[in-house]
Amino acid sequence: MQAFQDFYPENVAHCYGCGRLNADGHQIKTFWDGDETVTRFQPKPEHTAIPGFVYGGLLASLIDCHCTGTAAAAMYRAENRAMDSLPAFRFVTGSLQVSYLKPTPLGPQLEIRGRVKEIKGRKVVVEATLYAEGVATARGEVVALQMPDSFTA
Ligand SMILES: CCCCCCCCCCCC(=O)SCCNC(=O)CCNC(=O)[C@H](O)C(C)(C)COP(=O)(O)OP(=O)(O)OC[C@H]1O[C@@H](n2cnc3c(N)ncnc32)[C@H](O)[C@@H]1OP(=O)(O)O
Repeated sequence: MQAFQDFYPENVAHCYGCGRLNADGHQIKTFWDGDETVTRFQPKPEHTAIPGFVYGGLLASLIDCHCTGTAAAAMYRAENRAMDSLPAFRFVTGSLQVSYLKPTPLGPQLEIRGRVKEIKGRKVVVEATLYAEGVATARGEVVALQMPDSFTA
């Protein structure tokens, strides 16, 4: 099954968090699961904050790209369009808020689950919860905006 990020056009597929063309990036993969979206990610030893626990910046990055991917997929779904149809929806982060609820253990695979809170014009608000072994350790919310032309290098 193809992930949302597998449909990103080449010119926006280099993001450190979610770009499939960024060999040094996280290359997250996000899928629908009913009305929710899900990403699974295996942190590596270099993602340490305090020994035994995952660096919060990585968790923020995972939530960020999970939510921008969800925003794009939700917009396609709202318009009843396939993700490979044109014109492509491209979303960037307007704001990212993360609450760290508990230390996140380094070792287990993490699961991020997202839900669309609001679609309004060019804006999609997505909330996400990050789990380690079924325990919610971080929660976040992203305001994602359709990418303006000024973003093109
Ligand atoms: C399949 C392909 C996928 C391809 C996907 C590619 C994946 C890349 C994803 C990577 C994620 C990133 O790291 S992206 C990189 C980090 N982000 C950035 O660098 C973004 C820099 N900022 C900007 O370019 C701009 O400020 C924008 C695009 C975010 C917003 O500018 P704008 O588009 O002119 O927004 P504007 O019309 O004023 O406002 C529209 C609505 O959004 C709200 N809004 C505007 N800015 C913000 C904000 N910062 N925080 C909260 N809300 C905001 C406004 O209140 C308004 O709400 P209302 O009044 O209508 O309710």
